[in-house]
Amino acid sequence: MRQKIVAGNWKMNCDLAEMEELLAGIKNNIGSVPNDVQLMVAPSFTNLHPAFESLRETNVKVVAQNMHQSESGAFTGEVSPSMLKSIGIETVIIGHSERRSIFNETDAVLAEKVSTALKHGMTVVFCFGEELKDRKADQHFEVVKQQLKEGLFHINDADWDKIILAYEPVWAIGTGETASPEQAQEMHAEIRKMITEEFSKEIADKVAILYGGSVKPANAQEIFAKEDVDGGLIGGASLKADDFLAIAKSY
Ligand SMILES: O=C(CO)COP(=O)(O)O
Repeated sequence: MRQKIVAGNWKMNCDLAEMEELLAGIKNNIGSVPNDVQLMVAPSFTNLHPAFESLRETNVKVVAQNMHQSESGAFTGEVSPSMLKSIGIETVIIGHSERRSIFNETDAVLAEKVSTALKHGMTVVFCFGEELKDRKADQHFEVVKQQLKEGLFHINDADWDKIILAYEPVWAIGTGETASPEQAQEMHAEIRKMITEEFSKEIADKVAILYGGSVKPANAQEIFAKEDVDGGLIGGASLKADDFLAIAKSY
C-alpha cells in the first residue's frame, strides 16, 4: 500500500500573518482529513520555522521549497540542507518547473541537490514534467524519462525510501488547465515502467507519485481515483485552507 500524500506548495506567497491565518484554518478542520492521507505544506524559507512550530502537535509535515546543493560557503542568498534540518525540516522539494525555467536549474544541478539532500537523510519531493510543446510533439514520455535519468536515476536502490515523485506537466501549472485523469494515469504508469527498467518493479510499485497542475476541489477526486496517482502537489488551491482540506478529503 503506497502512502497517500496531499502537499501544498505555497510558492512565494504569504507573509507571516497571512500564513498564520492559513495554518489556523488548516488546523481548525484537520480532523476531517482521512487518517491515511499525509498532509504536507511548503512555505517560503522565512516561514519554515514558525510553520514547523505551529504544526508541531499535528502530523502535517513542513517541507522546504528548495535548498542549495553545497554544505555551506560563499553562496549569498542560499540555504543549506543542514540549516533546514536544524529547524526540523526533513523534506525538500527539488526540481520544480519554476526552479528549472526561471532560475535555470539544470538536470545536473538537480542531481547534485538530490545527492546532497539524501546525504543529509532528507526526503526529496522530486518534480518534473513536460512543456506543452513536448506534448504537442508527442515527446512527453521521452522528456520525462530524460528528466528522471539526468536528475534522479543516479541514486541507489535504498535511497528510494526517501523519494516522492511529483509529475507536474508545465502546461497545467497555474493555468487552470488540468491533465485529464487519463493523461495523469498514463504518465504515472509509464513512470513506474521507467523505474522498473532502471531499478526494479518492487521499487516502482512502492514509490508515491503525486500529480500537480491545477488540482482543485472540483477535480481532485477523479484524479486521485486513478490507480497510479498517489496524491497531489497543490499550488494555488492550497492557499485557501478550505480548498486544501477539501482536496485532501476527496481521497
Ligand atoms: O506547481 C504546482 C505545485 O507545485 C501546481 O500549481 P497550481 O496548482 O497552482 O497549478
